[in-house]
Amino acid sequence: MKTFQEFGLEPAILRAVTEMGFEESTPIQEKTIPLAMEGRDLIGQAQTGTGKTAAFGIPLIHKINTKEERISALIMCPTRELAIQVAEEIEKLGRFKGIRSLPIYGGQDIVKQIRALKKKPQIIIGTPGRLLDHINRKTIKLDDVQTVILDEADEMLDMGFMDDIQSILKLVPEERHTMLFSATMPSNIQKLAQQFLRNPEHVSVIPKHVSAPLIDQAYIELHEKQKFEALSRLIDMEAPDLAIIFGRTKRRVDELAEALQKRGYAAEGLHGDLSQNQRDNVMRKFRDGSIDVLVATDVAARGLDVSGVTHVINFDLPQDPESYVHRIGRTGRAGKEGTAWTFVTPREIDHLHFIEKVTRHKISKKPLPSLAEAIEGKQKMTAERILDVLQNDTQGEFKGLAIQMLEQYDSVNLLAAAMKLLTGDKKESNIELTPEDPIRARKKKFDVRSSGRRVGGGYSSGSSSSGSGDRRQGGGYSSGGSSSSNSRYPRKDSRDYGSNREGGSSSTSRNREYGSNNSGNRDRSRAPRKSEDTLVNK
Ligand SMILES: Nc1ncnc2c1ncn2[C@@H]1O[C@H](COP(=O)(O)OP(=O)(O)OP(=O)(O)O)[C@@H](O)[C@H]1O
Ligand SMILES: [Mg+2]
Repeated sequence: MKTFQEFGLEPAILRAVTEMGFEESTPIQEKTIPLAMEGRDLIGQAQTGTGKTAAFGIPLIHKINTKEERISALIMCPTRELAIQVAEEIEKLGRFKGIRSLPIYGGQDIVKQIRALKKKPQIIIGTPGRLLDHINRKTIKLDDVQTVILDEADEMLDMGFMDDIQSILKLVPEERHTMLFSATMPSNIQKLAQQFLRNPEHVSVIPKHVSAPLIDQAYIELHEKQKFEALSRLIDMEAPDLAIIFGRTKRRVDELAEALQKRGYAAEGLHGDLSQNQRDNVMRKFRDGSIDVLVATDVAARGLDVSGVTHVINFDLPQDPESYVHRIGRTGRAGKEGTAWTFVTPREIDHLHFIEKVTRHKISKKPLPSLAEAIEGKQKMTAERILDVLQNDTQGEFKGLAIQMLEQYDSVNLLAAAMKLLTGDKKESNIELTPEDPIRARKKKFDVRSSGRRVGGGYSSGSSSSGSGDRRQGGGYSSGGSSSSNSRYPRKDSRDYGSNREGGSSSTSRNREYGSNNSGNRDRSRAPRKSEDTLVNK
């Protein structure tokens, strides 16, 4: 891999990269940074957690003129949390160069944002709805924007942001540099690319030999009613550092977070019906470790990068393969290992096989964790905690009493008693969750192999490709070049991107984040996914 020095970057950026602890570039960075520095439009696809943010962030910051007092770059993200996170990474990368950047997202006080905009940021990182709001209020002007980046472009399309993105891009000068990034690139991304990119380079970086995949994937077949017990046993058995548990609906997330708290776990929920303040709080607590279990809807599936997430648990099977890939990709990031568990009810097994087929990855079946395994896991945790204290030599003040007690009691019994106390009794509260319907299996059988050409995609072993401006498919889980393959899989009808009316007063700011029905239940109001047979490359 190339070191960052080899790209010919400014010293200020090299310093930032070093301070961030990056030693060498990741494959997607190695391929895209030089192209982006040349100003080539590109579609960048690489696995989750492989540094796509810096892949566009570094060349972007290299290019920005710090004397500029108008907005010269725009980064669009599908969710608020992601906008905040990308803005933080941009801020870190640009701080020695003196770049001014600003996140703009719904749910935040617009007056505050207007005030911050007066400081003349050069880079805006935002969600489409709130961006449009500012544009309509004329508090954001795009006349000088030279670079546009769409992070998680496929997701933004899927969420129905196409019209908003179109309206925004119409206001950006045509002579611009546009880049599009995601871990998955369904074929409908072609339409967006054709419309908005100029002769783009497709860069798809998929490892040739996944000898030791970073994410260990397993599933457990069980009935809906068994899920909660299985979850708490799994957490006890695996003792995650940090875990993200995905539930299908907001109601599910609320109930699950509450149930876990009742059982004594430090868990909190994240979904789009929470206020922005609550969302920010939950994320902060999870990032600083004051909670170790985050229960979330798909609002947390894309892009979020929290170091120390060792486990992802799909309490409910995700609706489609892309969602599966992004959800489990919250672990196993930046070269670290992770584990992903998925609960599947008997009626959903076909859907799981479908996910396996599209992702070309066999998910191994594991038995329900037994009570004995759960207890053993908890005991091991306790032992580790004791050894931690021992290693750090912080038990000194207890030594006197320990000697006294050892004179009177058996050492094994004493330690066992201390361990029992530390482990705590399981709070046996009766938990009843409202059952969720199983994910409906697809009407049509779908086979990636028979549905046409598939280039550089997904987790296939094999092709790593960098196109040269041709219009070939960007890989991923695209349904390939066959026009007979419509409706790949069931539409995501119950997803949640957070509350909405991104901006408030603007008429163009519609209810786009699919979560503001306040019922706490699923929201089926999404526009149908477009038939893809018209979108594949010809
Ligand atoms: N060259 C590098 N060396 C070490 N760490 C890196 C490097 N580049 C990025 N990282 C770190 O890797 C982590 C994952 O990066 P990032 O969030 O950009 O991944 P991503 O490819 O966008 O993933 P996703 O598809 O989930 O959005 C971040 O913590 C980032 O700071
Ligand atoms: Mg990302």
